Amino acid sequence: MNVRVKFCGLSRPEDISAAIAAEAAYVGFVFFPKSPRCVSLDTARALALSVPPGIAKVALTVDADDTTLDAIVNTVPLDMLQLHGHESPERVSALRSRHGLPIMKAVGVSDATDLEALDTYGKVADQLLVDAKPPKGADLPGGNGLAFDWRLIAGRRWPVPWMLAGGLTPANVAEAIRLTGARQVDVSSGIESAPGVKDAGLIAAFAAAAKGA
Ligand SMILES: O=C(O)c1ccccc1NCC(=O)[C@H](O)[C@H](O)COP(=O)(O)O
Repeated sequence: MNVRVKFCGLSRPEDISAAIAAEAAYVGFVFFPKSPRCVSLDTARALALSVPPGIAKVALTVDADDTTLDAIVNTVPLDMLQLHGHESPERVSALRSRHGLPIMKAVGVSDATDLEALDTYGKVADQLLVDAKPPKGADLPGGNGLAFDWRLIAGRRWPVPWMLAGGLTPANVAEAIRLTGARQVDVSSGIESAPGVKDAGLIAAFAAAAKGA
C-alpha cells in the first residue's frame, strides 16, 4: 500500500536528510516550549528551507495565540499547520482563513466517546490527526509514545484525509495500518534513540515497514 509518512519533531539537518531518504510525505516542526523537540524560529526556518518540493512542511502548535502563530508563519516556509491543543472548531476555521494554510487538527482518542470530536473537526479542518489521548497530568499533549486501541477506529471514515498517530514504531506500524486502514501515519517517539533525538536507522525502518504494509 502506498502509505504516506509524516516524521514529526525533527530538529537537526541530519533528521531532514534521513526523512528525505525515507521518502517522507511530511516533516513536522514542534513549537511547544515544554517539548524536548521544540525548535526556535531560526532553526525551523533553516530546516524548512532545506526540504525539497514535494515534502510538506508542518508546524505543530498547542493553543498558540495569534502573535505566536504570526511569527511562525511569517518566518518559516510552511505547507500546513497542525493544531495539537484545545483549539475550538471556530478557532480552526479562523486560523485557516487568517493564514491561508491547510489545518490538520489533532484529536486524542482513548475510548469511543472521543470519536464524536473527529466528526466535529472533520467538518472544519483540512485533515485530522487521530492520536492517542495523553494521560492525565502528562507534560505533553502529544508525542508521548502511547498508542490507543486501534480497533476503535477500524472501518471509520471521515470527510477529509486523516493520519494515524500515537505510539507507532517500526515494529507495530504495519499492524496498525492493517487494523485501521490508515493511508497516512505520523510518528515521533518511535523514531528516537532518546527523547527528542531522532535516529536515522529507525526513520528508515519505520518508512520501510509502513510502505511495505
Ligand atoms: O512531540 C512533542 O513533543 C509534542 C508536543 C506537544 C504536542 C504534540 C507533540 N507531538 C505530537 C506528535 O509528534 C505526533 O503528532 C503524535 O502525537 C505521535 O507522537 P508519538 O506517539 O510520539 O509518535
